[in-house]
Amino acid sequence: MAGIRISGVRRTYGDSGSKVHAVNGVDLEIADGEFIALMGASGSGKTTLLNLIGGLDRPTAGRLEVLGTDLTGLPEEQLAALRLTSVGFVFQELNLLPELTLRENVALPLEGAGVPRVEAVRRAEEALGRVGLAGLGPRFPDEVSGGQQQRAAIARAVVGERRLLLADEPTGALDSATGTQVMQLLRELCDSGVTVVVSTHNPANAQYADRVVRMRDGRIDGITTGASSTAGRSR
Ligand SMILES: Nc1ncnc2c1ncn2[C@@H]1O[C@H](COP(=O)(O)OP(=O)(O)OP(=O)(O)O)[C@@H](O)[C@H]1O
Repeated sequence: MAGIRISGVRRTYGDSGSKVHAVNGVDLEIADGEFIALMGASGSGKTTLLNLIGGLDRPTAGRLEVLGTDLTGLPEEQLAALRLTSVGFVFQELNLLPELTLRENVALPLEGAGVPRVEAVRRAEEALGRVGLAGLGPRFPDEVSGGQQQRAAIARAVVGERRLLLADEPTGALDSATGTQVMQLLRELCDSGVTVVVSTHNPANAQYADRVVRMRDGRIDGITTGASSTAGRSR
């Protein structure tokens, strides 16, 4: 069942003089198709945990299994291939490439994975449609709103067959109404089978999650069932 298994994972920065235990012994299983909200004060380890799950960083200790692959000791090229084909990232900053159109931005990971350009652009258009941006593919990022840019970034994160979406404060740069729309979109993608892990400071965002994982000082401080769990809402 577990799409993600995190066992005794630690990530320590610095040397013996000044060690920071950013993630300090985390155990968590996340099922395929689940929506997890990671909450906690600034510095509690949310970003570090997301980066570890996505293979952008490696644990100092512990074991991490993502989509059936044990990341522990996985060679860098295989980790890069997993990131390219299976994991999508969305960040707070709207980090589309400004010199590319929305559809070129969304097509990038596919082209990186060797999909021919015409096919990559076709699938990018499809992904843009999926996030409510049909017809905006030829526009450049500065020709659309911040919320639309974030939607395009989400399209880029899920384009192709990627089933895991990791989002670090995806609504942090958006006004609250636009942020709500982005959270609703993430919920819809989750309902269509994508596993979603979102870090957020905003308690209102917790309502979209199946489970809310609260972090404190690099550890899990508590897990609660979110308002969107099957127990809490009708699908
Ligand atoms: N590259 C690094 N080198 C040293 N310390 C780091 C590094 N990255 C993170 N840390 C430290 O690890 C701890 C956890 O940071 P992390 O960014 O994961 O927290 P966070 O919960 O995501 O915070 P925020 O909500 O502010 O983004 C913090 O004390 C931070 O200063």
